[in-house]
Amino acid sequence: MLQQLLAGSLEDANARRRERPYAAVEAEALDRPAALDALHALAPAEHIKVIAEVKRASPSRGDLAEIAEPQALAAQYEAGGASAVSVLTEERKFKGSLADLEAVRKAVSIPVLRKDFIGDEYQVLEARAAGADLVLLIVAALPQSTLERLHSLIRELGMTPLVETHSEEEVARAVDLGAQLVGVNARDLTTFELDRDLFGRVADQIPAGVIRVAESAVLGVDDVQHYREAGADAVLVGEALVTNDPIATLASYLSV
Ligand SMILES: O=P(O)(O)OC[C@@H](O)[C@@H](O)c1c[nH]c2ccccc12
Repeated sequence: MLQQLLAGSLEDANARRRERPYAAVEAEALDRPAALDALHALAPAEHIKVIAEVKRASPSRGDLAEIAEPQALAAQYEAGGASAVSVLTEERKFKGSLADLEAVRKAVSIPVLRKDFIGDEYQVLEARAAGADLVLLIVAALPQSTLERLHSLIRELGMTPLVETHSEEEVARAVDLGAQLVGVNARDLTTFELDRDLFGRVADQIPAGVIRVAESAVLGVDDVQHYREAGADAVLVGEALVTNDPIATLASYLSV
């Protein structure tokens, strides 16, 4: 499934590339005001931080919410105290788009993450051209050499890579990249199974000074507490925010 999702995102990016060639998107990316400092925004603090996700649907959970105006939801996230906004831009299964990211970028002044299946340079340039400050890199999806290339490019463009892992071995690969922001996804993207305890099992392997993000499987404040006790600096939450009142839900999480 993961390779299929990656292939779909790459195919869609190639179609866009025929309309807007590499050089044009590169020029737009370089023309943007500097990316926001996501490492600063997500730095460890007394309370846990939240990366709040704009998420309409997913292959494992189906349709979650309509979200006609992603910019309005993102503004609520910011007002509710989120430290960053994640925007799904995958079109086929998650019903997102780069247009969503651009709309969100205009509406908030906290860092914005491009959440997609990223596998080539063109997608990274697109992210910056649309105003992203952070770009997701999924270790399980790519060979190490590709991860290295994309990780460097994201940084050269002034953005921050969020390096997503799902095992001890993948955490080791993230550390080898020199990742400063590491996510541990409780959801296995090949089987879609959730393992809320995975974060706690691998967190110790993430070196001190690296920001640790627990991704997925937050359905309530107890899950946030669970991740905090296991050492998470931040949680990445989608479903629970798009299916409940975002401001009240965020308020309960941010007290952890
Ligand atoms: O909706 P949830 O369970 O709160 O999960 C959010 C986020 O972690 C999830 O959307 C996600 C994590 N990694 C991904 C990679 C691709 C697509 C989606 C994801």
